[in-house]
Amino acid sequence: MADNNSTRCDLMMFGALGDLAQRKLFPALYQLERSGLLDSGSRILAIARNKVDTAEARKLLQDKLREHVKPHEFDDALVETFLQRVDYLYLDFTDPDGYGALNEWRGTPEGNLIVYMATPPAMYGVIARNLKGANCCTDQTRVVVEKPIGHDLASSKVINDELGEVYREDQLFRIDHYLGKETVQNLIALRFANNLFASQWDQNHISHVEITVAESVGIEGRWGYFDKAGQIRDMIQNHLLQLLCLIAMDPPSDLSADSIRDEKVKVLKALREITPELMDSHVVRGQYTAGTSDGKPVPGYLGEEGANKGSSTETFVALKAEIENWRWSGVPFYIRTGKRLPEKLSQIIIHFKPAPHYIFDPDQKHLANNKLIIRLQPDEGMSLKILTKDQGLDKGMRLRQGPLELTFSETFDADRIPDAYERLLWEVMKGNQYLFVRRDEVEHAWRWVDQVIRNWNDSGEPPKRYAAGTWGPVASIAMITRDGRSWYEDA
Ligand SMILES: NC(=O)C1=CN([C@@H]2O[C@H](COP(=O)(O)OP(=O)(O)OC[C@H]3O[C@@H](n4cnc5c(N)ncnc54)[C@H](OP(=O)(O)O)[C@@H]3O)[C@@H](O)[C@H]2O)C=CC1
Ligand SMILES: O=C1O[C@H](COP(=O)(O)O)[C@@H](O)[C@H](O)[C@H]1O
Repeated sequence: MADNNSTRCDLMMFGALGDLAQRKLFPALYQLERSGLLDSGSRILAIARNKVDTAEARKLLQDKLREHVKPHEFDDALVETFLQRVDYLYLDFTDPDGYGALNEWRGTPEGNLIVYMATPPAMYGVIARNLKGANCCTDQTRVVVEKPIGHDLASSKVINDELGEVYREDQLFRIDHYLGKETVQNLIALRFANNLFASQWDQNHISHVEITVAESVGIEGRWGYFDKAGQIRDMIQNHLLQLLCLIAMDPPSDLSADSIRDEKVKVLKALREITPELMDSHVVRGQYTAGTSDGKPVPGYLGEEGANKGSSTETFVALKAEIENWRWSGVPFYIRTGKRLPEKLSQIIIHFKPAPHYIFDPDQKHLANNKLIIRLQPDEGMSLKILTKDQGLDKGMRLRQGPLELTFSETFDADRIPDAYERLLWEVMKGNQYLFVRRDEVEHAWRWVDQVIRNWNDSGEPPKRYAAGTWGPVASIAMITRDGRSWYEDA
């Protein structure tokens, strides 16, 4: 009999031998084992269509764990214990007759049932229907689905409807792995546990916000997926808009999933539409050409393995988003994300307005804005740039900008920051939905992103080129410079 408060579970992993499962999900489950968080009765059924038996599947998983877990965290005995929890089932997900085997594996249910669909989104509805047909789920079953939910608003509605025919919303755990990152969750603590910031968090005190999610990697052999998606669907529709929501939302009344999601949805609904007339001033779209990465030459996007030479898919997007409400009126959110940028770096910069009356050296006026730099990855932490008097008898009242620095690994002596998937799997086991995305969030995000894509398609304009290893097209710098600002560079 399932006890909703217990974390004991039977986890059915569909797509268990695919890239995501091997690279992220099994390593995360192993880390939960290492942390002692996996209930001793929890079991895992790895489901895929590779013709292997359980012993062979365990061997494959062991090899992949060795590849993806840091050597000092890989403990042979513990891996062995972990793999004893895993059974393997060969199944073509489209074959309804195969699903009876899932009930046989479960036997008399003892823990909560978690179904993880690490599969192409087209499979979500198929699996849900087949599980229902085989009476394999109850109304307590928790179902985890990966992003992207669809390709646009219309297709996401189809997927959500298909899932909704079988499961209630409170059974669905839609993953956006950025919400599982410790530093992203920390945005909630930063904003709502520190009155210092809470009282300064609006258009009276903030001039603009920057969000950068830069990757140094290219598309990593994922042409088939990426070329149909592009950076706007792959990153902006989900991760970047979630970050924007967490920065911009009003205080939720409590930490419950729906209180937080309600506030995020209000932000998404308040995003100003980017009409065709606004495209030139508000959106830059780029595609990398050959260049360097980590000092080595790398091909351009059109030179990647499997490339269609005529592709106009974007690998970089910079946007100026505006939120039409009282809190944020007149405060642009400049967001940018791209592949093959100079480094892997995710950070949010809150630029505060200068003091209302400036009395110092006019030549130093450009320094007089406090900035809060929130480093999401790597080197997780934050830094508040404040102004002080320069030291020394000869300096008069010259100003100097310096950081109040909080580097999590040093201050809190954290020996390791858990991967996002560890946190997310653990929350599913506990039945907490607050780090998962509700249907209306997904759909409002698509609605906003779809209009930009429509405008691109209507204009027929190709993406602007940028060399791999640079910060994107020059036009993305011009976009922010026109407003008298610049992308933050730590000096
Ligand atoms: N990989 C990543 O880094 C990320 C992935 N995602 C999402 O996660 C999901 C999984 O992605 P990923 O792991 O990369 O994809 P893969 O194609 O590597 O894995 C999907 C798995 O599902 C199996 N599968 C597909 N159709 C069937 C079927 N009819 N019957 C049985 N097995 C089937 C595939 O088997 P076969 O190999 O035989 O086709 C494969 O093992 C996708 O929704 C993706 O968008 C999200 C974020 C990042
Ligand atoms: O979802 C995705 O995210 C990764 C970036 O994630 P991160 O945790 O490494 O920042 C991105 O590379 C991938 O294209 C996208 O599908």
